[in-house]
Amino acid sequence: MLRIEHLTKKYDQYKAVDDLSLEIEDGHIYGFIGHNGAGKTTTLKSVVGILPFDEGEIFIDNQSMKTNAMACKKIMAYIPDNPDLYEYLTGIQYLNFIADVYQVSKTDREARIKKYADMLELTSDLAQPISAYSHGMKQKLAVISAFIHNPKLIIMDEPFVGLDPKASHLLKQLMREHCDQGGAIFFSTHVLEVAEKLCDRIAIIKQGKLVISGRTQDVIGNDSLEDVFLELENDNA
Ligand SMILES: Nc1ncnc2c1ncn2[C@@H]1O[C@H](COP(=O)(O)OP(=O)(O)OP(=O)(O)O)[C@@H](O)[C@H]1O
Repeated sequence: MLRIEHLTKKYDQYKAVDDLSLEIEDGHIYGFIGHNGAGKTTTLKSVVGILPFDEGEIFIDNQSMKTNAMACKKIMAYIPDNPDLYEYLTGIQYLNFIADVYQVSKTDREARIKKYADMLELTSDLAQPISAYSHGMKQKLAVISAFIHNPKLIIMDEPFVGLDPKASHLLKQLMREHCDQGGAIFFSTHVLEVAEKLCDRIAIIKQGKLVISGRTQDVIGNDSLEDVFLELENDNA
C-alpha cells in the first residue's frame, strides 16, 4: 500500500529524514515512534505530498507521489498533528466540503457522517461553528473527515492527542476496522503502550534515520516497547 524508498528530506543543509525506507502492507496498522524532532512529521508530510523531498521515492498503491501526486492523494487521508480546520465553517459544512472534494455521493456521505459522528458523539455539535469546538472536538471532526471518503491509506500524526479515553478507544476500534477491511494506517505516536497493543508493525526513527522496523512482537521481543525505545535512545552507536 505504501512504499517509502530511500527518502531524504533536508531543511537547508540539515537532514531531517535521512535515507529512510519502509513498506506498509494492506491490512496493517504501522506505528511510527521517535523522540521529539526525530523526523516523524517530516516523513508523514512527505508521504502525503505536503512537503517536497530531496531524494528517494514514495509509492502509494504503486503510484508515484513524485509523478502522480493526484492519484496518490485521491486514495489517502491525512490527519495532521494539529487540527487546524476552517474555523468559520460549521462541522457539517466542513464535512460536506471534504466530501465534495473527494466526490463522495450524497448517500455515502450521509451514511458515513451518521456512523462516525454518532460513534464519536459529535452529531449534536455539527451545526456549531468549528471556532466553538474544543481541541478534542476538532480532532474528532478531523477523524470523521478522514474516514468520510473511505481512503485506502490513512496517515495520522499523533491522532490520540486531545481525545478523551472513550474517543481514543473508539478511534483504535475504527483503525482496526479500517485495516481489517484491507486498508492501511501509518501513524506517529508518543504513547508507546497504545503502539505496542495496536500496531501490527512498528518503526523507530532516531535523528532522521530508521533504527528498527518490523513485526511488533519481533521489535519488542521479551521487553516492552518502552524498554526497547529507551535502549535505542541511549545507544549512541
Ligand atoms: N520547517 C522547518 N524548517 C527547519 N527545520 C525544521 C522544519 N520542520 C522541522 N524541522 C526540523 O526537522 C527535524 C525533524 O522535525 P519533525 O517535526 O519532523 O520531528 P518529529 O519527529 O515530528 O517531532 P515531534 O515528536 O516533536 O513532533 C527537527 O530537528 C526540526 O527542528
